[in-house]
Amino acid sequence: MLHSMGKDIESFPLPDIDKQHETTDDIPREIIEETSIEVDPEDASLHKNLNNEQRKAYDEILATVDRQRGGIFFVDGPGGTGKTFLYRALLATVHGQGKIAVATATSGVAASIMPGGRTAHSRFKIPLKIDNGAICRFTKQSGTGKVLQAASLILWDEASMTKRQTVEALDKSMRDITDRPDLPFGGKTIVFGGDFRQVLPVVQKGTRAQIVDASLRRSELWNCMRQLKLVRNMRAQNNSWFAEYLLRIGNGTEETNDDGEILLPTSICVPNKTDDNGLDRLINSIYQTGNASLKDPKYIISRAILSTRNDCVDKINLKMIDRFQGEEMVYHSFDSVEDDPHNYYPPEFLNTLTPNGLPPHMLKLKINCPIILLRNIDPANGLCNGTRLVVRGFQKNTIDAEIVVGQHSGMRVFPTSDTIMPL
Ligand SMILES: Nc1ncnc2c1ncn2[C@@H]1O[C@H](COP(=O)(O)OP(=O)(O)OP(=O)(O)O)[C@@H](O)[C@H]1O
Repeated sequence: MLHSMGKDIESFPLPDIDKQHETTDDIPREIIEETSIEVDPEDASLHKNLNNEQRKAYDEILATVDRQRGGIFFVDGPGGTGKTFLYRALLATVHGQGKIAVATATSGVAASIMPGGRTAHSRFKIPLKIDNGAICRFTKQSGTGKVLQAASLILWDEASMTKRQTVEALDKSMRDITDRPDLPFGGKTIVFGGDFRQVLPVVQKGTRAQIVDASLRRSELWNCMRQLKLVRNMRAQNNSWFAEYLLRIGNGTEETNDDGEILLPTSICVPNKTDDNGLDRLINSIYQTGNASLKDPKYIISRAILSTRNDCVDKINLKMIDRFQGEEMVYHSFDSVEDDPHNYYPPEFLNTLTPNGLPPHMLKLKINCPIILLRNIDPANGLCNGTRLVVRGFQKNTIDAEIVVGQHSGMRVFPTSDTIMPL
């Protein structure tokens, strides 16, 4: 159980374990998990539908996997050009050959749509506080070390969103565990992917120069990466105007005002009139109000309202919950501060905070409403930070929920109320 959460009993202050009866030929749990990933029949046939650019990248990467001499690639393509489609085709082929293909992404949401996908931080045991010269927290003998040594392919999606030091840490650790200190990533075939037009690494209160410096493109490893470019937008095939508009924004060529702001065309905006119903109009334009639609998990997770602020997210969630039928269940958090003898931070104040990675103090839920997991509880069984679920029932401190995305879709799980958030 500890292993499934990326931890080890030896890291806890307990008496030494007597290992004399342990067999040495035990196959590490990580290798068993990776080799038991089932290939989805739909994924197995994706390679037949690749477009020309995807096909070129697919063939080149697979040839490197077959030669076993290693290669480092960066799949570079604007949103919608089919990067994930390509990864899924690659993973299905490599898994289908009985080889190990380790799938990771910087965010949990992107990881959860790849079979066996885990966040890169969790899979590579990357330290949370990272600096130049850092290394990953796995050893040659650990399960993680063994699975990475055995991997024929390693994938890291959204690498454009991570700090270069995290990729450099993986590079150093891979050179170490493979005993090939002169070869980048120890001579493994490793595929990074992403789009530098989308979200860049987060540097708290960082200047533009600091953010650029944290990006993978500023790493010495960047020059070792073979660029595979995807340009054809497969998502907006029927709306070439939107695809081109997005690209112009990403490339910084769309017209801006003096403050660098872009004026959105009215055709893609929901008008914000002077009344208070702007948010309702936005919700109405995205979600049909009929109960049948809200009961359908596929419908619910195929659309989303995004906001840059946690307090706005909480406001929108409260309005959305109202639209679901049935009884409401409310879970409350118990907030307190350690080492606060003078009670400078009373619970009433703590309850108003909306920190990242924690649900609101008052968590309102209804049956059928979508939720997202905020912790890596059991990544091997689909319970990752970013896993999307729908509520099926309530218990006192846990929520009966069904996974609705990825290879564990349909599985019933029981996360506690402090580990989830309405979606
Ligand atoms: N060769 C293809 N044939 C048919 N559909 C495709 C193909 N490639 C991609 N698609 C579809 O296009 C859409 C966008 O693809 P995908 O999500 O893989 O893009 P992406 O580059 O990963 O986007 P983002 O950067 O936004 O995550 C998906 O619905 C996918 O199924």
